[in-house]
Amino acid sequence: MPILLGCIADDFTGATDLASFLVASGMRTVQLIGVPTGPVDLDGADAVVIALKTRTQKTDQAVAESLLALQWLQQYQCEQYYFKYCSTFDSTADGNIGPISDALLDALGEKFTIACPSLPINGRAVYNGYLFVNGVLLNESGMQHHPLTPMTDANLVRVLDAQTRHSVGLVNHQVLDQGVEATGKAFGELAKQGHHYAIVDTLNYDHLVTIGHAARDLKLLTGGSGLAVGLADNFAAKGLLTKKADSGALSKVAGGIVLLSGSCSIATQEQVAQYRQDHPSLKVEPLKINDGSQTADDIVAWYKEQSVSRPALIYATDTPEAIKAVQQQLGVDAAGTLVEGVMAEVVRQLAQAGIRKFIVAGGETSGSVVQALNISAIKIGQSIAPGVPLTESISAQPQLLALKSGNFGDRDFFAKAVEAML
Ligand SMILES: Nc1ncnc2c1ncn2[C@@H]1O[C@H](COP(=O)(O)OP(=O)(O)OP(=O)(O)O)[C@@H](O)[C@H]1O
Ligand SMILES: O=C(O)[C@@H](O)C(=O)CO
Repeated sequence: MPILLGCIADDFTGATDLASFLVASGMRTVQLIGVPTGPVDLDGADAVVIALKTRTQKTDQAVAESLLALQWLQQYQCEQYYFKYCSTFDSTADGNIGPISDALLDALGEKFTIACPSLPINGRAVYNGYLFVNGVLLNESGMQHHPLTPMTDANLVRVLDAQTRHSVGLVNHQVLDQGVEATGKAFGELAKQGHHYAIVDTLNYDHLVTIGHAARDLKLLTGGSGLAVGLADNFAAKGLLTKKADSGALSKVAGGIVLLSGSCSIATQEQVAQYRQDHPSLKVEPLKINDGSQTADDIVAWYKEQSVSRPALIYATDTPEAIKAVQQQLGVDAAGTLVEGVMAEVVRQLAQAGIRKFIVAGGETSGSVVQALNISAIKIGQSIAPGVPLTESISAQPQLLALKSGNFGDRDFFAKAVEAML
């Protein structure tokens, strides 16, 4: 059975973000955790999103895993393929957006694609190639302090150009305002000039729809989740898709809820501060974890003492200064791995104790948690905030999950996520 859209996401919250937009656009969507190694029931899906954890991996490994995901998707002869990365273009010093995109283009025998991270509903817009987050240049938005992927340049033509073997052009907002035909023509002209990539300006929702429609004949698309909004129309216009109004309700799951935050993004810092005001919370201290004076067992024991009626928060979230101090002592990668490792161990133990509802902030953190839970596929439910759906593991004993990208959601996100799980 062919799949219309085969997607590869470079982190787990990014994957649910994309899946949520696809479902909202009328496509039945299944999200897979990693590349399946056995048979999978795709249940008549129009779109499949494979969630990888390649954003911060070593580049060679990230490219190899992305190609493996592509090969797996190709058995379903997808009409289009989609590489989903962060709306803030999060990359390490080595990439990985450029190298993965280059490899996917080569594997598909294609010479041109677009790069469109914008997500206006969450404040991400691209103007003359510069990425703004809530009206502020990317490199002044707080993303310059990201623990793993600090973004110090807002000019995406320059950023992508430094990561790819190929050249990068720009389609600006004036072209977008002229509509689908002019935008498609601009893609064709850049391709003719030998550019393999076009950064595409996007100031609003209508621009996203225009880009999606103009990209109907590109085999590979790359971008954030916003790029998804116009694609269902293309498949419907070709007679390949009947749009679905609703993805169906998720299971009711009884029992306690745990909230875990490993995100240090500005939005998460505010959400943690707000939730802590009237809920029990415990801070994970990387240096104490490192010297053994705080352990996963201690954290689990503390959680078990809390009242189920006020779901407890376990957080490593900290200020840029505190993170820098930890990273100086432990090393950047080691600090991240240490925190993710303890979160994963806590989740493993809580799952064994019968907890089946998890609210997690942070893409890398969500990756560790979902892997610890051995989840292989998830179903997408109602949206808690734009790009953050309630989800359910597809398993004999379903678990409810809310995986929040670092900078998504309002200040009261955690309370809303708890509410959605009751
Ligand atoms: N106090 C801390 N000190 C050092 N590293 C930390 C600390 N707290 C969290 N980290 C690490 O910082 C990283 C945060 O990345 P994560 O992807 O989870 O959040 P995010 O980047 O805000 O979310 P997203 O990728 O969805 O935008 C993780 O590797 C986490 O383990
Ligand atoms: O695009 C985004 O901002 C998110 O889906 C994400 O990838 C954050 O990790």
